[in-house]
Amino acid sequence: MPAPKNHFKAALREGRFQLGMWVALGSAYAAEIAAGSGYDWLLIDGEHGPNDVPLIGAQLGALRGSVSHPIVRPPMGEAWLLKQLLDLGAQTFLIPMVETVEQARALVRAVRYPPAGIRGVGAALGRATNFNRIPDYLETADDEICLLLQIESRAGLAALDEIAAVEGVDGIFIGPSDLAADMGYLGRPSAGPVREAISDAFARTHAHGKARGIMTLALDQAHEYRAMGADFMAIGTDVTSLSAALDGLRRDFLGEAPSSNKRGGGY
Ligand SMILES: O=C(O)C(=O)C[C@H](O)[C@@H](O)CO
Repeated sequence: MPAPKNHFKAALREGRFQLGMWVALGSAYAAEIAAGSGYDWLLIDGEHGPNDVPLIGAQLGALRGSVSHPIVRPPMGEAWLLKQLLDLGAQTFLIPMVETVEQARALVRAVRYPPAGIRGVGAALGRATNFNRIPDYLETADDEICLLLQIESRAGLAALDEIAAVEGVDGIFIGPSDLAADMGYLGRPSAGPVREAISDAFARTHAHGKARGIMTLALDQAHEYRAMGADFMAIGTDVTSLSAALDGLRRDFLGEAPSSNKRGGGY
């Protein structure tokens, strides 16, 4: 019996667009609610969401068997943390702030067993093997790991071709908010120069045969990114969707103007 098949990785390889959603509420319950919406993937955010290893594990469990493939984003791409997340059963990773080919090569090695990599052997203790119930996990695990690297700075853009060419990197995700900030357009990911940089990054990524990823909270921007060639894209987050819905209900019932929801203090 082999390691679980990574259907998200297979879809990217077959050129099938994958629609996703950010999950940052830090709740297995909320993740399970999101899974019911039918997104192809859900990003469990450990970089900007309050998601530690145990909580990520609970969310992986909540998503087991759903149509939504879990992608885990650690705070940073550290081998010791990836080892824990791999044994926890995560098979697809989105690694933030990648800027060099050396980082990319080290990340590939971190998610692979020897001799191709440095992943420690201990999955018998974790969800990854269904708690030591997958006898040939060690031989089959590497092929089902999907490694997505975030390029979200000018330095990352400069190294993109080297990074995308690394065997074992499955996709490049452009972080529009951080890229905009680094380019001098803080809070303005839709600024012209940022959109041009994203379009160029997508073209170069595709030229290397790698998947193009991105996320946005604006549907008009989502359609533009899709037209640019996005292969996997998130179109919102659980956090912003919840706050907007709760604010809107109160405002609409009371007939208040949108600005009235910006209530200061109290948190
Ligand atoms: O730079 C970006 O944009 C991202 O990496 C996505 C954000 O981190 C995500 O939290 C949405 O704001």
